[in-house]
Amino acid sequence: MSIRTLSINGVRNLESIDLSPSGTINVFFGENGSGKTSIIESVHLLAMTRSFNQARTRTALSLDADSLEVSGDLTDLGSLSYHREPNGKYRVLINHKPVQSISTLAHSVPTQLIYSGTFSLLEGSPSDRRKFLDWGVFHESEGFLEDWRLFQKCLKNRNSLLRSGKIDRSELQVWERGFIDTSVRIDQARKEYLAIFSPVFKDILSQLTDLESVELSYSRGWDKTRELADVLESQKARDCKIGYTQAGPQRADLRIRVNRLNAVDVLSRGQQKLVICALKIAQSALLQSQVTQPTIFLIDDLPSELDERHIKKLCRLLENIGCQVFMTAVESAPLVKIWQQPEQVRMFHVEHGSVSKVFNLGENNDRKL
Ligand SMILES: Nc1ncnc2c1ncn2[C@@H]1O[C@H](COP(=O)(O)OP(=O)(O)OP(=O)(O)O)[C@@H](O)[C@H]1O
Repeated sequence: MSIRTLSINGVRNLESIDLSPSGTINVFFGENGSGKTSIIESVHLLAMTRSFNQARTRTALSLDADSLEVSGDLTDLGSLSYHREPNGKYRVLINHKPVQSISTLAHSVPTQLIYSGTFSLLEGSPSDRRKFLDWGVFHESEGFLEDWRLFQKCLKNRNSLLRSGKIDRSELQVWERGFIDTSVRIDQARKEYLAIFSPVFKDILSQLTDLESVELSYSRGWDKTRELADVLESQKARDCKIGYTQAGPQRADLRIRVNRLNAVDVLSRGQQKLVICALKIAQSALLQSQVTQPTIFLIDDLPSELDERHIKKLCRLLENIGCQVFMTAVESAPLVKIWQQPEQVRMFHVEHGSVSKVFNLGENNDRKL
């Protein structure tokens, strides 16, 4: 999957933009505030129907525009467009027909984002790491989404009953049965995914850094020696008191440790970034090896936190996994003489909300840098 053409209208400070990206590496460079991030944010809106977070989604519409539209022509898919109104209503069309569900789109256009907020994988709450883990499971395991939806419904209904004060036992039993069944399947799918993911992660990490002792471990969200039904029963009185379910996959975590200490507490900022990149690249490499579906990578300010040697290693790795990559950088210099196939690297100079120069590296373009 890659984007052959991209049109952006009404996003932040960007003028109307039409691009033909490279199928491999695309570098957007320019001064602070020029609009580089807004370009990769536009790709995120197109592929995911939202920006990097809720607040950014709400503010993405340009102050000067009546609506926002990002569209493109994608290999293996056809035309895709995302249109958003100021009131937040949006529509997504694939080949001019409304898309039935966002999960269909997510399946068709797997997208990975690495930006300053991605450090939450190490420093954030377990829910950030569960989201990461579930991205992989969702793409690998067919029934996962259905189980996940049913699980959420059972959890929500169990929690409302617990809070209601008067528990209808037979109703509670129905939701608990569903909760337990789906929990066991979700847990199993996560465990299986992690078993195949961990060695891929180790391999990718070793190509990026000398850090050897980064360990991933999974905690499923309830006592590993007991059945979930027993745990629910023994915690029911307390669950009633606090009004929600304490045990289950909604409390799972993916622990990322170095010498048994939390990675975030011992690694330097640059090392943290490399671990995050290895996690995301490993997920995509695995997805590509299993379902031959290349991911679209969006990397904001790739060089930040990294020295020259590690920038080169990271870029070479991205080049080798064969995904389409959109990256931004303030300066072009660190991203020029590092590629194996420079002629496939397309450079876009972004100035005051528009793309002022486009050229491929390796074609006597040094004057343009
Ligand atoms: N809704 C909006 N309408 C118009 N302009 C906006 C809107 N939201 C943000 N901006 C402006 O658009 C620009 C967006 O910058 P963007 O984050 O894309 O820059 P950047 O090139 O990535 O910069 P940096 O290198 O500092 O990260 C900023 O100048 C910002 O003030």
